[in-house]
Amino acid sequence: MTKANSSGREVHVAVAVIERRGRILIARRPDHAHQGGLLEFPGGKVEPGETVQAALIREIAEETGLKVPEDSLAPVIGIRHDYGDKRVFLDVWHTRDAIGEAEGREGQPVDWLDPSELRDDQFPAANRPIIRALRLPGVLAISGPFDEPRKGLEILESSLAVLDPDEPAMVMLRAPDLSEDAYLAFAEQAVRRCRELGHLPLLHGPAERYTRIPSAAGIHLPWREARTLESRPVPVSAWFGVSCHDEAQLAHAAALGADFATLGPVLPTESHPGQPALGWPRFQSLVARATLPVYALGGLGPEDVPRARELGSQGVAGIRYWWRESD
Ligand SMILES: Nc1nc2c([nH]c(=O)n2[C@@H]2O[C@H](COP(=O)(O)OP(=O)(O)OP(=O)(O)O)[C@@H](O)[C@H]2O)c(=O)[nH]1
Repeated sequence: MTKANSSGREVHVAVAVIERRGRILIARRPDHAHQGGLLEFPGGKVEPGETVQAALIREIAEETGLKVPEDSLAPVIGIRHDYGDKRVFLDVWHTRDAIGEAEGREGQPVDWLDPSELRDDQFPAANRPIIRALRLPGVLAISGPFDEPRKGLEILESSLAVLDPDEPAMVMLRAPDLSEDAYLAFAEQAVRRCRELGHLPLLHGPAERYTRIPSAAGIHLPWREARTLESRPVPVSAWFGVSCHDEAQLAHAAALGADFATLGPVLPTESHPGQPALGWPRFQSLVARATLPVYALGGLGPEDVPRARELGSQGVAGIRYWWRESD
């Protein structure tokens, strides 16, 4: 017998992130609707026998008058959520190629907003990972090996020059070979340097490190740190990521309220020799079941972002493509 559920059958909802010149189309749900009065991304229920793409094209036309070419739709994330009175599966897709002028065809106000203007408490609770996914960059740059703070800062300087100065990047300051004091000395300076260049520095290691350097943009926990936690260890104003390697770890990260996870290694890597690689098909099936944005990790660089995105992930995280000493 299947487990009884108070709120009945899960409703499959097609949700559209429609982007134009960096802004996202947002509507306001009618007061009388489920989660009424809150903001939403255009979308609605997938009808029986309908594909999710067909539902998106139909709902977007009905609600906004925009026409969406089917081949412009790319998956963003799938989110299962139980509101108590209703269980939903939000199947979220993205397009940059909607045609026409948007209008609220059902009388609802619509507006184009910058991702930085989207606030969790203005949307239904299930939307939180979508908002995270829109704000997170496609590439997560991770520091490679070094054995003392001065050397790390020197390599950081030449490596930051590899990053696009016009695109704020998330920079993970990972240095497992340093003592605690040496890590804090390195990270304090590295955070300042990343901030000066407009990038987002993430600490790596136990969550307490964030309380030592709160000027960082957040913290990324290795799995061995995350596994013993029962709740989110840093405020929601900080980015919080977790390193995951399988489905159970992704579920734990989501339950902790992590903003994103890394998942890998997708391909064999030099930094983790001997660790079995997941391969793209397994990666894709794990991402399909994850309810938080996931970066592909292991042997990848920015050239792999389109492929990773096509498979439903946030993008790629990597060391080798950017971490290098000056010649
Ligand atoms: N369209 C849309 N629905 C969302 C979002 N977030 C979210 O939790 N939902 C939930 O997903 C479900 C979608 O329902 P809907 O009301 O838009 O769908 P619909 O137009 O086909 O249905 P209706 O016939 O009940 O009006 C609702 O329970 C709604 O609360 C979102 O961003 N966009």
